Amino acid sequence: MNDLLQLEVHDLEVQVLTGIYSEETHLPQPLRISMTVDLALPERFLPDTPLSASKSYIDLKHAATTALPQGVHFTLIEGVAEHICETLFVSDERVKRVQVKIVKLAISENGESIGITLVRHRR
Ligand SMILES: Nc1nc2c(c(=O)[nH]1)N=C([C@H](O)[C@@H](O)CO)CN2
Repeated sequence: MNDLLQLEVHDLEVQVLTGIYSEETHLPQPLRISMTVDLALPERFLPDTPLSASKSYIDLKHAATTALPQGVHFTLIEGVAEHICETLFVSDERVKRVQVKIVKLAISENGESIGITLVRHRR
């Protein structure tokens, strides 16, 4: 089995303009976004290995917050997940796979989590 480094950010709460129904098209609503990124590995991580040998997990946070376009309405949360994947693939050749989980917080009635997980591999 191949060795693997997974960068992870979980449970980011982000306001995004998304939704199918008319009442959802005007105001951003809260999404809970989690990401796992599979990254190509160097031979070894040593005590003095610099960050450039890996990738900052802060880049994942950026992809799901500041890199999302303001004022664009995403009909589906799948579109939000796709934008996040694309940001991460374009930013770094070493990103091989991105998994994005999005929970739409506003539609929960009794604490349940409703949403999607999108997995994309670099093509
Ligand atoms: N797979 C999806 N299903 C649904 C979505 C979505 O974005 N992806 N969105 C909705 C509505 O916007 C809903 O959340 C409003 O209550 C329904 N299904």
